[in-house]
Amino acid sequence: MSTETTALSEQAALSETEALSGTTALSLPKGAANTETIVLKFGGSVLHSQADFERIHSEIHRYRSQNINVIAVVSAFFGMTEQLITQATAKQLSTDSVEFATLIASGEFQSAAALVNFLTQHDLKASCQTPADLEFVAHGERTKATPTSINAVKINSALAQTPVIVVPGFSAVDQHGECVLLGRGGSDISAVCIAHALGLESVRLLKDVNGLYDRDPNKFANANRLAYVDYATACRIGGELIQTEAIDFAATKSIAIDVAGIGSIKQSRIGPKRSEQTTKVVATTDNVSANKSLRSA
Ligand SMILES: Nc1ncnc2c1ncn2[C@@H]1O[C@H](COP(=O)(O)OP(=O)(O)O)[C@@H](O)[C@H]1O
Ligand SMILES: N[C@@H](CC(=O)OP(=O)(O)O)C(=O)O
Repeated sequence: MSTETTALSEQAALSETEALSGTTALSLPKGAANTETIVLKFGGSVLHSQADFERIHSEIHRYRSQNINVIAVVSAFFGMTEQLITQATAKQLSTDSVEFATLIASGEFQSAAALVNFLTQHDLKASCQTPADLEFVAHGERTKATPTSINAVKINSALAQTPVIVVPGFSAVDQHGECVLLGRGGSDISAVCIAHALGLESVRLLKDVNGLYDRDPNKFANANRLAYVDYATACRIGGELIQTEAIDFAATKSIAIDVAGIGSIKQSRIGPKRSEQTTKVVATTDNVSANKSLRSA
């Protein structure tokens, strides 16, 4: 592991300089125009087939047209993880084996490769960066590992080559470089970890609903969308929408989670309101060395 690795348990403070920008139907979400890089996560709920790539392309293009680099974290196509679990069970793979994790994680690798192919064919320069490429390391249970570090320099070098990078979510590597899963819904935490490594104040999760509601809007017609929600409330009412480990991780790093539909101007923000955000996390050489000493202590 190189010295540029950001331990995910460290953070440093930086003055907030970002100003609010107006939002209209065709403009970017608030604040995005002031950002050099944005992390977007496309979940299985917006990945039903190749046809969905058109909308994803448009979403990414909105940012690229303003010269904003895009990191697109992708989940597997809808239902694919279930199919892979059925296959792994039929093969009698042990759930704590590397083979099991590798097979289940392959759904995200497939969608990432297919998306890069689509973007490249439609005039967006993009590359696929795997968790191993980014030295995204996690430890613990094979299917429910906890992220420990990620290499921000690798992410930035990849962005310097192609302004759009597509990262298969849901998996990381262990200390031996072998596949581990981050728990069901784990692409959410992949995205939050990348945003943290880059010192971003927020991450944007694109789903099939335009935000977090007080109850599931697909079950309750009178559900109300919540514009701003604190982390604890989000964990309580949004566990089916966002992985709770991802919310907890974002809370410890003060990273806001925006939940929105593709192309939608409606959204929910989990965490501090923009005006309340006075600090943000950054990956610096200083906190990298601090991490090293923390880990060896
Ligand atoms: N409180 C809630 N607010 C919004 N959506 C919710 C809520 N509770 C459950 N959901 C459900 O979460 C679904 C999206 O979550 P999920 O399928 O995990 O997204 P993705 O796979 O894209 O990450 C929605 O279709 C909605 O039915
Ligand atoms: N595909 C994995 C990881 C994930 O995050 O999926 P989604 O974004 O569709 O919840 C799962 O089903 O658990």
